[in-house]
Amino acid sequence: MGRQEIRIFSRVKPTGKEKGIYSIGNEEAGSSFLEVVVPRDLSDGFINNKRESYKFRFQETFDQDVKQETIFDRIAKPVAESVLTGYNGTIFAYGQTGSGKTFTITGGAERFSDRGIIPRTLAYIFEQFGKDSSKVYTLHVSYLEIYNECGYDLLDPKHEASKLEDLPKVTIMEDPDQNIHLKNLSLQQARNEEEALNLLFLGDTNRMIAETPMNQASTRSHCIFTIHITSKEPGSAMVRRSKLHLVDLAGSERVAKSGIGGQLLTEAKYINLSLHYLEQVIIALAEKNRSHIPYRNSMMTSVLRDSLGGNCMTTMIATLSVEKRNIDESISTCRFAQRVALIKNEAILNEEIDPQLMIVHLRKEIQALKDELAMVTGEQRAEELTEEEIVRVEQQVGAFLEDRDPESTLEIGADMRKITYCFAFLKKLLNEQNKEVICASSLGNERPGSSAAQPQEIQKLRDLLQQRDNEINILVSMLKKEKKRTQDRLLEISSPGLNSIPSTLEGRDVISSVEGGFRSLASSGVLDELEIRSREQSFNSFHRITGNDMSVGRQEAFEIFKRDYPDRVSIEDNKRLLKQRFAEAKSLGEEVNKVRTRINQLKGEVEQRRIQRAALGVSGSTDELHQYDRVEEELRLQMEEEKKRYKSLFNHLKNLKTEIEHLQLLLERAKVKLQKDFEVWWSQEAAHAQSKQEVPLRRQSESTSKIHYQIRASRLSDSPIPLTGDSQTDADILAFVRARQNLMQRKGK
Ligand SMILES: Nc1ncnc2c1ncn2[C@@H]1O[C@H](COP(=O)(O)OP(=O)(O)OP(=O)(O)O)[C@@H](O)[C@H]1O
Repeated sequence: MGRQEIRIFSRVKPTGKEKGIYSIGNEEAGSSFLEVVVPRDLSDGFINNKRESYKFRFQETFDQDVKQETIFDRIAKPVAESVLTGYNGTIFAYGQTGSGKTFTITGGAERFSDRGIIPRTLAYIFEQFGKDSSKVYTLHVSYLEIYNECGYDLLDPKHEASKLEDLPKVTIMEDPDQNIHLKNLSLQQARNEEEALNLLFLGDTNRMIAETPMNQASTRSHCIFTIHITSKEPGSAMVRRSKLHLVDLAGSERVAKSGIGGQLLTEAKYINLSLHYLEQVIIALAEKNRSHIPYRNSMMTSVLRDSLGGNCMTTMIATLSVEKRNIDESISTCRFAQRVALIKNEAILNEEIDPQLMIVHLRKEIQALKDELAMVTGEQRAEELTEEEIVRVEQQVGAFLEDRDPESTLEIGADMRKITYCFAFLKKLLNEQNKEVICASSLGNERPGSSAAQPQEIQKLRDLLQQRDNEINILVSMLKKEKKRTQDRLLEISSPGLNSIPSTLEGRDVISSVEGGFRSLASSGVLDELEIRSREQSFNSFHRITGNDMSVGRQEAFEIFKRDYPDRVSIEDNKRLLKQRFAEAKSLGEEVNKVRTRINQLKGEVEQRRIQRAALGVSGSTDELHQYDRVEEELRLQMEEEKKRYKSLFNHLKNLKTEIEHLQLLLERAKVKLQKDFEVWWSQEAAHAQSKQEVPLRRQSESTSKIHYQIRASRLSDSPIPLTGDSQTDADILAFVRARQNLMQRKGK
């Protein structure tokens, strides 16, 4: 591929009402500029007051209204294509917190159309696998989170995380060739798009659960989702291994801030040291004649070593939030990108010989060398050849003699015993042949089968003749049968039979699999309320957060919490959309079934028609048989039309299925988030209530430990609250009452 600069793109996040202070000029293909305009009221103070606008060059700049689909097509698709051919690729998003890195890399949490680069790339890769039958592909994924210089495996199936530290720790190892290996990072195989997406959602859910209000993981951690692809042509010893890193970096505003105009102001505190080290690596790489690149300073730069100045096709997306208050961050993001654009990588094809085949090959070579050595040193085995060895050698000699190829050789190995036996055996065969010749000549040169042959011989030949006749009869009847079968097959092919519908498009299978999915959706109640019977993964996540049982009070509080939950609108929207898609897919499925039945009917009619015409042929009217049949032609055309319809309906149904699965995963994630937010809120409320009620409760348990009693909690409610005497349960009850009262007040009730 040769040395190539890292490609840089920029994407501007929608600014809402505020007008962005920038302009974009997309010039010729592969070049555009983004100009950030500093408003006058900001042109003193912390921003350089000499310049009013800053122009940055990018491969392409995507404005606020650009859709996720376009981002995938323009940025990720070319990288995915080269990864499919065996090159490594990296796409990383860099920008300040909230500028749209996660949105670009993973996607939005609300709409199917908001899917980001990762799910779209997975879909694209699996689609390409399906199209290329010349190779065998395997795909694995890994998902690494780096937080405070520690790596965590987001996909480990053995661990249930409730905090980041519960996840397996990933460490870096370097081999003598300076290749980086990540210890403890699991590689999970995905056989299809659905499995790969489930892994992505598992990782995202783990990431979300592990984050606490104090540690907004998405802001302060880096996440690297890696797709590993292996491809091999059947029978070939060469394998290609490539990987694609899709990187969502931590918010960049905590990196050193530099002033406009290149004057460096005091560096801000490095909360996120690794971004600082990333910048150091970029600076070092951009400098000519710099021999030492400080990759080892941080885990992230070590992991991305190949992506920066190594064997990789790398692309950077600078995400920008170009509002007035973010102007300095936007400028520093663009500056960072300009430096990145100076780095050159050299992507090479990652092809190697399959180690398994290599071992077989080397073993053979070793054996051949051992044999040769034994010949040269004269170290031969002394024992006799076994019966089997003798039979084998004789077979080999027989095959050798029968082989008409003058160049053929006798591969007997370097075993002197076998070689000696071969010569002895050949001598024996030669002697026997000589004897036969002598015998024949002593009989007066009469050849067997001549007129002077014995009657026995004649009988033998007659029997042989009879046997051959029988064989010929059998063969003729087989031939007839075969001919009939071929004719039938030709008729089928010449008609627009269902055979041309690929087996993967078998309607029944698809419909039943789609319906199977829907059935599980419907029975799970996802369409009714938030009580979704989750897939196993998120179900586990749910229990991880809530524990198995919720007290009645807690459940009631949960219901109220849900009613007021800010994400409720998007959840409701998605539920409605899911319902709608479900209905669409159901009716589409029925339609597909109808078309399929219709095709089968038409096929039956064509066959019927042919049988009738064949019958006419048998009864003598052969002319009719050879005539063009307009009715059949019409049936064929109709069938052709129905097949086209079938394929288009089927594809539509397949897309709907993908969308439904995605929506289902979004809803499941929303549910986990809701549970998590509720738990945080609930424990805060409980702690608060407990601290207020501790004193009376202690007194009560001292005096009337087992008697239920009532207290007047006038601060909380006008009615007496029945308590149980158990401090934990009572704290729960009081927290709930308090929470309800808070919510009521908030709602103005
Ligand atoms: N292009 C866009 N179109 C619509 N919404 C967007 C876009 N980019 C970002 N958003 C929205 O802006 C919010 C912040 O985006 P996002 O979480 O992707 O930022 P981020 O850069 O990853 O932040 P952090 O560094 O905290 O992880 C999200 O609600 C996201 O949905």
